[in-house]
Amino acid sequence: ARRYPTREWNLHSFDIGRPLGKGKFGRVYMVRTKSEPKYILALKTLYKSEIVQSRVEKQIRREIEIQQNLRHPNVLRLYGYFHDEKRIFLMLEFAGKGELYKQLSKHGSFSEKRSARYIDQMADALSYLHSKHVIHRDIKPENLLLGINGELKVADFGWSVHAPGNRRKTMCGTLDYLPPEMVEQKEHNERVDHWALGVLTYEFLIGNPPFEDRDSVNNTYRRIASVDLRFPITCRPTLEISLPGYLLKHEPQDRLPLSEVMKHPWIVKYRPKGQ
Ligand SMILES: Cn1ncc2ncnc(NCCc3cnc(NC(=O)Nc4cccc(C(F)(F)F)c4)s3)c21
Repeated sequence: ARRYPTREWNLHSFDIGRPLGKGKFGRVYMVRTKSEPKYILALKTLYKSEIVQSRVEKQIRREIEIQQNLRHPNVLRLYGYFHDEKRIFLMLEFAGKGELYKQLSKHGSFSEKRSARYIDQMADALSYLHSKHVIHRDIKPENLLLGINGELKVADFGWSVHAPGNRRKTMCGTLDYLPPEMVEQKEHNERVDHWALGVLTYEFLIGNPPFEDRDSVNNTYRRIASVDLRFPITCRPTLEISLPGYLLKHEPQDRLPLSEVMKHPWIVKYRPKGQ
């Protein structure tokens, strides 16, 4: 496609709005371009001093290089970046309806329809990422954003931690999403994202991740390694509950392929007409 001349961006190109979140290496602000057409963006600022100290330059370069080449409606866009003497700025797509985990905490769990639509979009985004040889590795509600029309946007807040507040109790919330092969420190492939999709489906429908044990980290490990999957008696063994069972398989190659997830009767049932 014709490449438009990339304009030289700098901090003066923007009016700075409210902070959207705080990372370990800086903040993310809602900003608007000063010149027409007025774009709203999320500007992620990273301090070079902090990056150098923590030797994460490679990780930042990787983030920029990977995300800049990704173009998918359910993957958060990185439009570009620039820097001044002290900071690096990433120009991220602004997700108009904010962080999905805040909705999940507010509602407790999601309806079948809402869960199925999110999982459909997640499977689509993941199969796109895998086609670009990108394994996400950190799928969890905290890494998901919502566009202005409620569409799901996969992001990777990576090392950045959320502004203190209604963050999940255990700082190692990520433990809940680890697959057996990572708990057992074996090598892993893109199938780790299939497992996480199963955990996400369960958490959307039930309100907590399947192997969670609030008291003991070791017990969560044990439950993951033994795939100790239980469904509350309250939920009917219907269609929607069957999907996690096909994704939460100990052996990576036994997990349902993403193309099959998108054909699963429960997903198809709730897909908006004409899609
Ligand atoms: C809170 N909040 N509310 C609205 C809103 N709109 C935008 N941003 C927000 N907060 C900033 C969130 C991020 C911080 N750092 C990121 N960085 C990243 O997403 N990097 C990335 C690298 C490689 C691959 C991938 C991907 F996509 F494939 F997963 C992603 S995203 C917003």
